[in-house]
Amino acid sequence: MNQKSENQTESLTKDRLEEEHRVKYVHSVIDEKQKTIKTKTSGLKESIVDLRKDFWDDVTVNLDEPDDVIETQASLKQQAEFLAERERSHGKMDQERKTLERLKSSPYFGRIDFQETSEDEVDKIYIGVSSLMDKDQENFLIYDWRAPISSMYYDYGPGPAQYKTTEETITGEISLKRQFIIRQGKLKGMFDTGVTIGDELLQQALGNNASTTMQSIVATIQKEQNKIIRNEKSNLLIVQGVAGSGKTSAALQRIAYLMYRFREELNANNLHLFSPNPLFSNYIANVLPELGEANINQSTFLEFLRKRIEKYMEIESPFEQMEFTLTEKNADDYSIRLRNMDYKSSLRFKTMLDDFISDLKNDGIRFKNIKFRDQILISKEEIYDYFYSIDVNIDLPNKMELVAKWLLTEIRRHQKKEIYKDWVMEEAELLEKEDYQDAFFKSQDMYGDEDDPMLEEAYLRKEVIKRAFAPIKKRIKHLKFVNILGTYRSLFEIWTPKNKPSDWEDICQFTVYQLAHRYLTWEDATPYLYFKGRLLGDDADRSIRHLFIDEAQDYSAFQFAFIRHIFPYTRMTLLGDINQGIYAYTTSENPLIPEAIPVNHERLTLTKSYRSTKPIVEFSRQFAPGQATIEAFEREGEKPKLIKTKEDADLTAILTTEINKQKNNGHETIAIICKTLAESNRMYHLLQDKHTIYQINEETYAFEKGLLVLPVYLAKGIEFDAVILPEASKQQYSDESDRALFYTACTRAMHDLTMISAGEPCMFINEASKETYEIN
Ligand SMILES: Nc1ncnc2c1ncn2[C@@H]1O[C@H](COP(=O)(O)OP(=O)(O)OP(=O)(O)O)[C@@H](O)[C@H]1O
Repeated sequence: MNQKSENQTESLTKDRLEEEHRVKYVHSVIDEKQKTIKTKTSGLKESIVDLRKDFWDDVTVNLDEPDDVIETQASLKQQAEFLAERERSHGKMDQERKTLERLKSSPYFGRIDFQETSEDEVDKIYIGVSSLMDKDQENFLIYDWRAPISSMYYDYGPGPAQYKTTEETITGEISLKRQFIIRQGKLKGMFDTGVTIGDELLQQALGNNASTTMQSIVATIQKEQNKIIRNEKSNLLIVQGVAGSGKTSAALQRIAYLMYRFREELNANNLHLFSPNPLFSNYIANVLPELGEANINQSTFLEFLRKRIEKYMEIESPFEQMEFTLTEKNADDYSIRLRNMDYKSSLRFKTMLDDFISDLKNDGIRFKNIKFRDQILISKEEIYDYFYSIDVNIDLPNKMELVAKWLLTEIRRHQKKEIYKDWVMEEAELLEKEDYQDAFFKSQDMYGDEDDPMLEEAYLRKEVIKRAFAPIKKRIKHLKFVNILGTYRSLFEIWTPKNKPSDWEDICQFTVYQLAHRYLTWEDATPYLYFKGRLLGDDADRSIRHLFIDEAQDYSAFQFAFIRHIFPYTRMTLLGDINQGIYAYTTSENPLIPEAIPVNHERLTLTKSYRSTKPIVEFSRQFAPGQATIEAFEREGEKPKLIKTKEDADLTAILTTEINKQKNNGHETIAIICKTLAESNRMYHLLQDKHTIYQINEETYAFEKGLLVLPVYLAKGIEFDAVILPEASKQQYSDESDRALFYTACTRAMHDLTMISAGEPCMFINEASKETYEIN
């Protein structure tokens, strides 16, 4: 060893010892803080329990005189506030306790040495999932990764650097950037790195087995991901990122960042995430708690629609729609259905719907009779006449409210007429004993002490009428007298549009048939809800301050316009990949396509794929549908494998050999990804007797490690150690329209991809250079 390398080794060892020493020191501070908190919380807890128990002992209750009542109220208020304050402190300490617990095992992951331009001293900034002060609460031992100063860790390497605080930009120089692996309070490794966060840590993170729940990436956030996470100024941020580039990860760290940055104004209830399927919701559920934040509300768009559309309507799921497109090519209504999908997903249909709604101001809304005991009390014609007698300039929802008001007055008139009818006393006899007693007391309250049966009867009659009419009043208040379905249907039955597509008559016939069966196809569900909202008033959720839409390429232009309409004041982050647009309606109007969105927005792109090994990325990018650049992260692995078999080969045996091979390679999550549910069912039946295999369908909420079988559209957003495509043949993936599906399926694999083709492989494999995969 020469003198120079000897010196280097010596300084590395010295550094390492210093860092080990510091880890120990921080650990001891955490220990001490934990002890203090334990003592404080147990005392506090006891005092809360005592306070609750003795709550009334310390309150002076005296209700004799008005002054005493006021005094009692004040005393009660004071005592309640005292208790609430204690409970708040307890909550805060509990939060601190949890933070310390999280820090204890891995207190920080990074360090930068930064010297501000105007200062002489170099600050050593250690970065972790939460901040930690020293014993005297004077200096930061650890900075939260979301603190302004920490941003330099993600954005710069050694050299000039700067960061923004709320008031100013601080400039200076980074002289060192270091990463740590600390586990169970012990320093396991450290690396000094350049601009990008070192490959060593990323290699480690990505080389592990796939997890059944997503992990946080705070220790290895990349510069371009950091731009998404810390973006504060855009009202509409659109992220186009290739498969596996960390869109979902960036979205989740962004949520954690916003909750930290705007902690005074934002809480978990102000944020909402639309996720692609129930399995995905569960897959990501760990990330925010791991970062010390509460989980935000999540739903699929289907769940969102189902909550708002009448229960008697059946709504097709996007997966059922997909299954139809993929498997029913021979159905009589197949081509009409595709045209229906195409048109109803477009903004042209929204314009048509707006024209229709505009015409409804003068004529055409359908109403329902208001019936009582099989008699029509107020006919739909009367409601219609009243509605159209109101000033045409008042907008539709306000007019509906006026009609409701009028109807309630009419109902009160009918109540007065009904009250003397014989059926009322017949019903009264069926009342419960308590109702009678109630009637007795209430009639005395109302009419004095006399024990008068006439008064009692009057009371009972009133009660019966009140109860009998209650459901009708409730329906009126909820505007149920409007025949939404009928009016929507009339658009396709009798209305004549100004501009219509060439196949309008077929679309109308198809739609009327579905609506007559109270069935909303997926492409009709959003237009229907939009229509309902325009007629009755939208059920807009103004409490949502920030909306995240993952897999945004799967939203139609109409659906996206609707989301903008229902969340008019909400900031949005859309994340998606046009290459994975697997729905037939992913058109040129898709919100992810730059020309499609006329409104102000900011667009960021991610081009590097982190999920899959380099060979898998290099293979799959050759047949990716779009033109986007796809770069591979340098992680080695086996080339994808194509197993070519005869058409009558024993698929069960071939699959079994492959599955066993993958297991022997140490892969824990092996997914057999199929094009359709039908194929997935077939594979399940082939394998269920030979393997422990889990079949995933659209209602699956969670999955375990092991062997899984699922259609590709349910694998969206998720990843597996090894992926096997059991039918990668020309017969199965036969059309250009299957390209995105095939690409999505291949890009779910982290370490290993195997394709089995009985006969000729599909054209996408043939497009790839033979160098990039192996043929068996
Ligand atoms: N900076 C990073 N550090 C460590 N791991 C990362 C990083 N970025 C992404 N990953 C990992 O890469 C994988 C893919 O990330 P993610 O699912 O967020 O990508 P995506 O763009 O949403 O993918 P897709 O569109 O294909 O569903 C995950 O395992 C994630 O943890």
